[in-house]
Formats: sequence, structure tokens, C-alpha cells
Amino acid sequence: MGIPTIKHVRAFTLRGGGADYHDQADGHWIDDHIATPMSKYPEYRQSRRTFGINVLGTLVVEIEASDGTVGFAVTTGGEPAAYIVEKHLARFLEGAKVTDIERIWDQMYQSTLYYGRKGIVINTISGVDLALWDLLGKIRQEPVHQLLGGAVRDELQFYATGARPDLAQKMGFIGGKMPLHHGPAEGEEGLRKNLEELATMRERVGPDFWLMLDCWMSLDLNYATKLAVGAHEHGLKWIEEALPPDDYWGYAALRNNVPKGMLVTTGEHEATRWGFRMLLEMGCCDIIQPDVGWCGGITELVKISALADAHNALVIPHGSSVYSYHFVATRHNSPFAEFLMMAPKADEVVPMFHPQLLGEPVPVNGRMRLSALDQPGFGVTLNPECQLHRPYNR
Ligand SMILES: C[C@H](O)[C@H](O)CC(=O)C(=O)O
Ligand SMILES: [Mg+2]
Repeated sequence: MGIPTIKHVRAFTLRGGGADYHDQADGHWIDDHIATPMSKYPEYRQSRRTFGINVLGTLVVEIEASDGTVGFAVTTGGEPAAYIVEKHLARFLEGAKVTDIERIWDQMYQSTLYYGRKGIVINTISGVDLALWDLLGKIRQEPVHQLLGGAVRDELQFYATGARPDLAQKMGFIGGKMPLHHGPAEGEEGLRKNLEELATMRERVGPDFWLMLDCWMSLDLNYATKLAVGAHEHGLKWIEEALPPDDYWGYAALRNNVPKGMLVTTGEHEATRWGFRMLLEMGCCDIIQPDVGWCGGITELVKISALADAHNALVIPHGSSVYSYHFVATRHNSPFAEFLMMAPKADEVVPMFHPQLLGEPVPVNGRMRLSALDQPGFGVTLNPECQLHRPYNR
């Protein structure tokens, strides 16, 4: 059988939920006084939307093959990302074979080096890459995990990220990661409140349930060290993204400073094999957390993961729903996965990318059978009720 070629690439924007999980209404735990690098400005402390966390919105990439099959993916990036896809990246896909994934990735990356490398450009490349893997899976009628070499386990296990690890425990998750609420600008009182919240949660969940803190780049080395030392008596399993992503030196020092047994994790805002090489070679963390929709897509994540394996580091991808699950199922060094609790009170399991995707599987009792992922491609479809906008129609 001849391999279909790529006929057309289309980029759309879309508002509301989906990959831009921060675009939530008032009262949602994910936008309730979470410590961020902007917390030093009191006017931007209460809500991440005030400083523009949701400003870009969602990018949807659709790739149509010569046989009429359409693959798609969603990630963040919105209109600027749509511009990059239509005006720049589409040329490397249209006319190429659907299987030319490595070459297409390399051309997208090399041709954008002069203005890209990280941030929105690699985020956009990730969206195109994920749509290509979806397309290939749909053409071959195989799930992406099978295209990646096959699953190494029959079931995925999840920890939950949200404000209520105590409820997550009852729902069968193996651990709960809470957002840190107070940053260094809130002084000793903020630090005390952070530790009290952790202590209260430890009391509720008992001694064995994993508890983690997500600091979303908000701390400095001194504060992160004090937090880690104070959190040790409450059994904190890991301290996540404590420092700005460019401070590799700070992470290496923090890893030395934390009490024995506590893990340092980071990487959701890192990108490509070269970025993760810095984290791994400098001994910055125990677990890397690439986001497959931001780090370069599946094609790049495979390389990042091999590098991590050689450094004895685990790869626990950040969020990303099905795009992560298909990958995690295939890796020995990804023994569990993250599930982001998108219910406003973190009190029930709802699909992470709702309302954008249909057919998105969710953990049941904190687990997901591989059979839930046995659909062609990533196994999801775009919800036809979501209004797509194509700003740079060619
Ligand atoms: C809860 C965190 O601040 C962030 O919104 C999500 C995240 O970093 C994670 O899931 O990890
Ligand atoms: Mg995080």
C-alpha cells in the first residue's frame, strides 16, 4: 500500500477549557491565590488570569492526508501559534509522506531556531507533531502507544493534582499534589501558612499517602530550602518547580539542600533534548516532568526520555491527558502519570480537556486500563460543539 501524503495543514484557535486548563471561571481551585513568579506584585497575587495566564488560548492543528484521513491535536498557543503553523511550518508538511515525522520535526525545529528554541515556537511544533502522530495512527488504525513500540504495562496508575488530596485519596489515586499558595513576598507568615496547609492535609490522609507541593516557579533557593526542610516532618514526597526554569544552578543546589529522601522535580516549562540535558547533566532533579504539548511533542519526548533513562531519572509528564497516557504506557521509566483535577472544587474526576475532546478517558479508582487507549491515533475526536476559528486561512 502506498503511504498517503499530507495534503493540507490547518490551524485553529478555540476558547474555553481544553489544553488551556488555566482559563477557568472565578472560584476554581486552579486560580485561587496560587504562588507564582508574579506574586511579588500584590495586584497579581490572587488570580493568575490577572497577569494573563490564559491570554493565548488553545491551538488546534488539523492535518489532512491524501486519502482523506484527518489527524488533529490540541495544545496551547492560540493565535500566535496558528500564525506560525500556517505561515511557516505548513510548508514542511504539505506534500511530505505521513511517515516523514523525523524529517518534518527537524525541519520545523532548524528553520525556527533563529526565533524559536523554547516557549511558543516549540509549543507550536509540539501541536503539529502530536497531530501527525494522531494522523499516522488513524491511517494505520493503531493507537499511538502501539506505534511507539508497544505498551510495557496493562494499566496506568495516577496521582492527582488539585486542592484536595484527601478527596483524591478516596477516589483511589496514589498521591495528591497541591498548589503552593504563598510565595516569598508573603514572608514568614506565608511560609507558616504553607506548612500548616500541608500539615492539615497530612493529618487527613494519614502517613502513607504521597503528598507533593507544586510551586510553579515562584520561589528562590533560600525559601525553597526552608520550605523543604519544614515540609519534611509532614512527609512531603517531592517539591515541584520551586525555582524559575532557567535557574539550573539553583535547582542543582536545591537538590543538595533538601532533606534526604525528598525528591526535587521540574521540567514542565523546559523544552527539547537540549533543555532536559541541562537539567539531567547538572543534577537538577530526580523526576523530569516534560509537557508533551510544550516540550517538542512525542517525537522529542522519546529522545528526552531515553536521555533521562541513562541518568536514572523518572519521566512523569505534566498533565496533557491522552497525549501523555499513550507515551507513559510505553516507558519503563514512567511508572505512573499525572491527572489534573479540573472540577472547580477538585471533588470529582472530570476529563482534563473538557469540553474540547470527545472520548477522552479518565482514571477509574486512580487507574486506567490500557484497553481505554486502544483506539486509532490518540483515540479522541474534537467536540463539534466547540467553535473553531481559523485566523490565517490560506
Ligand atoms: C497547579 C499548578 O499551579 C499548575 O496549574 C499545574 C501544574 O503545574 C502541574 O499540574 O504540575
Ligand atoms: Mg507543576
